[in-house]
Amino acid sequence: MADAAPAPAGLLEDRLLPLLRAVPDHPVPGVTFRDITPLLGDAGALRAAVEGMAAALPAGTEYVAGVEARGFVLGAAVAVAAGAGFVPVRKAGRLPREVLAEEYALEYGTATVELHADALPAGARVVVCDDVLATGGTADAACRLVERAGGEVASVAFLLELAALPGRARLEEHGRDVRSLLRL
Ligand SMILES: O=P(O)(O)OC[C@H]1O[C@H](OP(=O)(O)OP(=O)(O)O)[C@H](O)[C@@H]1O
Ligand SMILES: Nc1ncnc2[nH]cnc12
Repeated sequence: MADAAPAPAGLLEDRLLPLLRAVPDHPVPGVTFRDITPLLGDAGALRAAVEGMAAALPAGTEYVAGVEARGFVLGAAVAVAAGAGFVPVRKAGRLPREVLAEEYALEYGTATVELHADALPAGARVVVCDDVLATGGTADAACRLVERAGGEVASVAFLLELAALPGRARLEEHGRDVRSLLRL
């Protein structure tokens, strides 16, 4: 963890939001893709984002479950900053041992995520982590995986919430505690 206190939310937004680039019609027409790579490439912004997300984790978080692929980058860094372990939630067919699988719908298409069946000890306090909350389908599926593996979903953490889309409502309907560092 950093030795300095986290920056106030308004300052964080001023610093980080300009580093999220809007890409029209990617990957399909009608979708405005929010590209986080400029933020990842800026050392100070990356650190501020990771520390901000880590500071928002519920007390007693034992594991961060990051969703492939961009949830790996942030999730692993947040886990280190918070003193938690990291558990990968991967796209179908990538994990080498026995898996649990959940299918979900995306803003653009469908996909399946998987988790090693023995990834978590019973009752582990887990935060599901991803870069962007859009429709909520991915995070919803990741939460189901964590629970099927015996974990408890303490919260769901995002770098960026797309407020015009129903992701937060969907997750909250399922009883999830949603924590996003930035909103657009
Ligand atoms: O809230 P949702 O509508 O489910 O969308 C959010 C998900 O979409 C993006 O991942 P994507 O599937 O594009 O994969 P990537 O991280 O491998 O690029 C993003 O990183 C989230 O995982
Ligand atoms: N509009 C978007 N921008 C970036 N990542 C996304 N994942 C789902 N929708 C997205």
